[in-house]
Amino acid sequence: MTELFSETNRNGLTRDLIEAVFPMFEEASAGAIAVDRETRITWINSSYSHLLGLGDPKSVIGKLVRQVIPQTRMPEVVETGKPLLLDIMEHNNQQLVVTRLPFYDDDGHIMGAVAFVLYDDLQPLTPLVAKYRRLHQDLAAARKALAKKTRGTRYNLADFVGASPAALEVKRRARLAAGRDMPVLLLGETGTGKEVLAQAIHAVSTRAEKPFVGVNVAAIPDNLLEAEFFGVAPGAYTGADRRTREGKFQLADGGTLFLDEVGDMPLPLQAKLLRALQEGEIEPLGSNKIATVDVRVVAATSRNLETMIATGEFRSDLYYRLNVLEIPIPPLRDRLADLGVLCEALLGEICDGQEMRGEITDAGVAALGGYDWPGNIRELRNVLERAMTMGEDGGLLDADAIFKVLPRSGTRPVSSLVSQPVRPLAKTLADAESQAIEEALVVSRGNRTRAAKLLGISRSVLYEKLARMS
Ligand SMILES: Nc1ncnc2c1ncn2[C@@H]1O[C@H](COP(=O)(O)OP(=O)(O)OP(=O)(O)O)[C@@H](O)[C@H]1O
Repeated sequence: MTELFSETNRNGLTRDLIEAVFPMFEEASAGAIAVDRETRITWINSSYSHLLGLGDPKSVIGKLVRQVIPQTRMPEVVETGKPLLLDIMEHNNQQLVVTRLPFYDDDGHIMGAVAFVLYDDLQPLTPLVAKYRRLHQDLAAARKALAKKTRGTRYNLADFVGASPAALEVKRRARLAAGRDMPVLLLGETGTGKEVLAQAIHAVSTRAEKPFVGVNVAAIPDNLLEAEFFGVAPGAYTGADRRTREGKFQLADGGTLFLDEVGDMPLPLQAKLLRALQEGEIEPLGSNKIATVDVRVVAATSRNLETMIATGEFRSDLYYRLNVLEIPIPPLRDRLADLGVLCEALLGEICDGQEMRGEITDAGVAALGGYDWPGNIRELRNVLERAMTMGEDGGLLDADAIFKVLPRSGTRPVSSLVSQPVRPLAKTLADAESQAIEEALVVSRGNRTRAAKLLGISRSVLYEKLARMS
């Protein structure tokens, strides 16, 4: 193996010291490596080559260190001449604590660098590493949010993942809504993506450059809703701010106002909202001046507004005003064919910025297909996140990993044909065909070519059948 210290740099106190200290370091550390001025490996001890999973240590001598350890910062040490006394380096999904030092010749010229792995077992440093990981994740999330914020909204239509006929219909309507400046009503259970879609509609509309303002009606106490919506005039009531406080309508002026859970709006406020929508005028609390606003409203609810109208809880005139274009978003249980692509997208999001690989096997996807998904895609995301946290197999989720985290209630037999009463043969056959197609799409993760192959039919026949199913 190449000598670390040559004859020419063996003299002097510094050399002596280095030579005295080096063997101790090498022995105490979990590995050591040296590079020359060109950052080529000149020496590596056997414990480090073992830790890195290299076969013969000699095989890497002369190679650029980055080719062997992509994450290394030794080139930085050689370039700057500054030591990196403590650093955490990721290599093959393990975190190594490393110290890197430059070394010089007698004339003070940099000769290269040496690095020691201090621990290969980070047990004593677990809290530190956990904190490091958390900060790493937070940073990645913040960067992503910032990138999306510069677009005005966090989501666009591509973020509404799904290729099933039902999902494509939702996207078709959303595109239609985006192209026309009319109120839109999104209907769907919790977690089906109503907010994703509202933002997407805004992002592809002519108002995209203007603000998107969201307000969750259910989350605000009734007595604060009016101020939240229409703003407050200066000194409107004792203790009120002396400055004008803008409401969501003013903040959204020129853009889109997303009214989430509009079914939870108290009746008196429904009347004021109707006026704002009809006249484009609002009256801030404590003000006698009318302000004009130009907003496009996208409302959403998980409640049945027609039933609420019948019971007097929701104004029918407001309903018709909001419901110019209605987009029903199907629950996840009704579009199981999208499970595969959804898993791929959600696992990508979950693992983003982390040194994790998130993948799911076909059996894992099929296991998800046996559950009822009352919390829809939000719940799916949580389940995948839990499975990733608890999983051990390098981030590959199989059926077992899914069953471990899937809530017990709500699982249903994959075949829904079993317990049905006898029906006309044609109907039973059509249902069996639909189910086989859905299952093939689940297994092929929405890949229609693969699904057609699995079903033993041509792609065009599959498209034909899918069109008939929608
Ligand atoms: N079609 C989709 N594709 C990808 N992710 C989705 C989709 N639908 C929802 N999600 C994800 O699921 C979560 C919940 O979505 P969102 O908040 O839009 O649902 P919601 O219907 O508005 O729920 P709630 O009614 O409870 O407010 C988010 O993390 C979102 O990114």
